[in-house]
Amino acid sequence: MAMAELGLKASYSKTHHRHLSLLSARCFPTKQRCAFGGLNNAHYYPTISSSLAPNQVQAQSVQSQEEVNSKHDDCFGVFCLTYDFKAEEETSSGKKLIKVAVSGAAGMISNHLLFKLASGEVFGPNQPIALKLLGSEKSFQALEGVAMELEDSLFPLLREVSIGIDPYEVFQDVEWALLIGARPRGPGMERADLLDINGKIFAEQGKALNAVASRNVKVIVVGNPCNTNALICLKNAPNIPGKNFHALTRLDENRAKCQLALKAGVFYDKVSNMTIWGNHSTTQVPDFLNARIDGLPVKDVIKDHRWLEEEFTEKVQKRGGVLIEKWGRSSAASTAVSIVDAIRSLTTPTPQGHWFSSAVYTNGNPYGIAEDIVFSMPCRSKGNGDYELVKDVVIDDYLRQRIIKTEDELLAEKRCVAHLIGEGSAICDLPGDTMLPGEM
Ligand SMILES: NC(=O)C1=CN([C@@H]2O[C@H](COP(=O)(O)OP(=O)(O)OC[C@H]3O[C@@H](n4cnc5c(N)ncnc54)[C@H](OP(=O)(O)O)[C@@H]3O)[C@@H](O)[C@H]2O)C=CC1
Ligand SMILES: O=C([O-])CC(=O)C(=O)O
Repeated sequence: MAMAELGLKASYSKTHHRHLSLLSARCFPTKQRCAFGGLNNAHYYPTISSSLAPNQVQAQSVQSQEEVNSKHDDCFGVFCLTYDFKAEEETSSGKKLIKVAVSGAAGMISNHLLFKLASGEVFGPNQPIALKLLGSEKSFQALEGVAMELEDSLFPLLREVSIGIDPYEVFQDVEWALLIGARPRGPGMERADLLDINGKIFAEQGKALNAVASRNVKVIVVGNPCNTNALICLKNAPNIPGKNFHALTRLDENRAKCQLALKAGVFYDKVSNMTIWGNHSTTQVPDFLNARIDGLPVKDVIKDHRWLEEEFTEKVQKRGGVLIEKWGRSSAASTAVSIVDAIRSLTTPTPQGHWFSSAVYTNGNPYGIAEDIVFSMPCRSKGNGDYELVKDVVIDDYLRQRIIKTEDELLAEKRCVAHLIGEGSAICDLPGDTMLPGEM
């Protein structure tokens, strides 16, 4: 996309020293640094300024590498070159820069997701974006590499990349927080240990969001066990509406649609209204009762009901594990795609009669599911970032029985993290077969 199409306002400024010191305060303390992506290269500057009408051009800053290096000892390489845009003037569409935080930014899922976010595929082709990447001391160099690759991609919409290890800095004013970073379960590690280790990460990140993020930040928790991590996160962020927190079950929805399409011999865009109920674990319930193929109930199209009840359900529940066996690592690309789907489902109106799955906070749900947990359910959105639950779904005995099993599992996980959600001491009595989709 050409700069002129975006109506970028760019130019030199006498005030750039003041502006830079503001940046220093925000981006350079401890291990946080800033990169301005895509358009920040000095050699782009003449093109930018000459392509704009004089009244569009305002003074800002471009600096030589030497100039910046002499001012900031902790700045290095491409991150020292700055090309600053006034946030409120960034595109002719008048869209304000959207600030998106991504944790686990040096991990595999992020390696796919960040480039989709930066390209405009997620928030739209006229939406400038700032990416705020959260990593750890250990991954800091890798984060620098990620930021450099983002720069080298020259994405016109990517205006700012910052990297850091302190969530209180990285989450400042963010409107979306995509929480991917979490410790994987290692050999011999009990699920209770995983809940505790990862739970502590999400408790801290919840507190940080509560302190510094936009009051209407939308949070999508991906790091496993994602439902309970999301519960911990929201409980530690009392000033942010519980409704703003999601745990990702969109990958499970997509996997289920794919299996139904395969069995019915149709392309997968014919499969709709696919609810995943419950936990992102092997107790999840892919709901073929309410799903549709080409607008018809699935059971009218797929007559092999035994397959639906037994094979289909298990295939979806264990898809992650089968993939790990083949690939030697867990789904990364398709998870990134499903995060994009999840965001787009919240930012574009859901077509009439359709819905999507997301694990959300149960607080007055119409299905009789226990309150105060994060449970995957059917949702619709007007496209404003918010959602409502779908009321007209049927729950038969088969479905109810399975919903109760996944609900029991989530209630047990909740008891196991009581110490992290302000509910006293933890009592960990997890059902023996509790497993992530990636565990077999
Ligand atoms: N909900 C879903 O549908 C799915 C969820 N997942 C989950 O997503 C998460 C990320 O997967 P993926 O990107 O493939 O994993 P990676 O291992 O590639 O990256 C995860 C990142 O998590 C961070 N991390 C690891 N250990 C710790 C720790 N002890 N404390 C804090 N952060 C840690 C690391 O970042 P750093 O060192 O920078 O902190 C690492 O870069 C996993 O929990 C996985 O189980 C995966 C697929 C589907
Ligand atoms: O268990 C894992 O880490 C992978 C996972 O969630 C999935 O593939 O659905």
